[in-house]
Amino acid sequence: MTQAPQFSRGQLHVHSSPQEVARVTRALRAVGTKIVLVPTMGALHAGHRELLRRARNIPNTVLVASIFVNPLQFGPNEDLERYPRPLEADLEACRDERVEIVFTPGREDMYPPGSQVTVHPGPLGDDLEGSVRDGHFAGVLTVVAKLFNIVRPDFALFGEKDYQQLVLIKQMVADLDMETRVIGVPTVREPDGLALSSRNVYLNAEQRESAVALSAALSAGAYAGRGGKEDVLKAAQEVLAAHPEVALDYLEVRAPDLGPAPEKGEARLLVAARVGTTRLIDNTGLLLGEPPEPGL
Ligand SMILES: Nc1ncnc2c1ncn2[C@@H]1O[C@H](COP(=O)(O)OP(=O)(O)OP(=O)(O)O)[C@@H](O)[C@H]1O
Ligand SMILES: CC(C)(CO)[C@@H](O)C(=O)[O-]
Ligand code: BAL
Repeated sequence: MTQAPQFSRGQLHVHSSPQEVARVTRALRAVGTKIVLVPTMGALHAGHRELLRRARNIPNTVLVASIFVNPLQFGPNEDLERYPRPLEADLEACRDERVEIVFTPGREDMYPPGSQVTVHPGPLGDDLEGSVRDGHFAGVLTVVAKLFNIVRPDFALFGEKDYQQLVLIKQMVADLDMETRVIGVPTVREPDGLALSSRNVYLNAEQRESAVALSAALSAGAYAGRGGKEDVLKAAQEVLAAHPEVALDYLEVRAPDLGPAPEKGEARLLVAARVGTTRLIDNTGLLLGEPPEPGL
C-alpha cells in the first residue's frame, strides 16, 4: 500500500496538533484507507480497550484514538481539575492495543482564543444527565463534532455505558448530515457487575462495595421486565433502598431512543447516583412485558 507522509503502518504516532492529525488522516484516506476513531478522555481501562479492540477489527482501517479531557463538558463544580491524566500509561495501553495514531491535543489546540460556536443538542440534552449536568451535552457534541471534522473518521466507537451520549451523537450525525458511522459497544463490567469507569479510582474500599448497588439495581429491574415499567422501577428501587449511602440522582425506564417507555418491548433502564463525592452512571437494555434477557 502507498504510505502517507511520515506514517508507518504498525507504529504508534502521537500528535497534539489538530492540523497534523488532519494532514495524516487525509493523506491516508487519499490512498483508500478508512479511518476508525475512538474518542476518550484517557485514564484508559478495559472498557476503552474493548472499544479499541473492536475498532481495530474493522478491516482496512487505521485506528485513531483521541485523549482529551474536554473542559467544555464539565460544569464549574465538577471534577475537571482532579480527573485522572496518566498519559504515559495511556500511550502504553494504546501501543498494546495496536493504535496507530493517538491525538492528544491541549486545551488551546481545541479551543483557541476566540472560539465560540457550539453544537446545541436539542431537548434530550437537558434530560437525564443533562438535567443534572447543565451544558454537558453541548460540550460533548461540540468536541465530538470537532474531532470528526479533524479526523474525518469513517467509523467512530462509543460505549453504551454513556448511553445518552451515544444516542445524542447518533442524533447529531443524522441531523447534521455527518458521514461517520457511529458504533455502540456494550458496557464492560467488573466481575461483580460495576461498570468500568475512569471515575471508579475515586472510590475508597467501602464506597467501592456500595457502588455495586447501581448494577445490582439494574439487574433486578431487568429481571422484573415482564411485569412492566412499574415493576421494573420497584425492583430496582428495592435494591437501592438497601444502600442509603448511595444518593440517587435518577432511575428511569425509557424507550431505546430515550423517549417515553413503551408498554411492551425493548426499553432502557438508566441510573445515576453519587457515592461519596463520586458520581456514577449505568444503564441496561431490557424487555418490558416479556421474559427477561439473559446476560447482565
Ligand atoms: N465500562 C465501559 N464499557 C464500554 N465502554 C466504556 C466503558 N467506560 C467508558 N466507555 C466508553 O469509553 C469512551 C471514553 O469514555 P471516557 O474516557 O469518558 O471514560 P469513562 O470511564 O466513561 O470515564 P468517566 O468516568 O469520565 O465516565 C466513551 O465512549 C465511553 O462510553
Ligand atoms: C466522547 C468524549 C470523549 C467527548 O469528550 C467523552 O464524553 C467520553 O469520554 O465519553
Ligand atoms: N464518559 C462521559 C464523560 C463525562 O462524564 O464527562
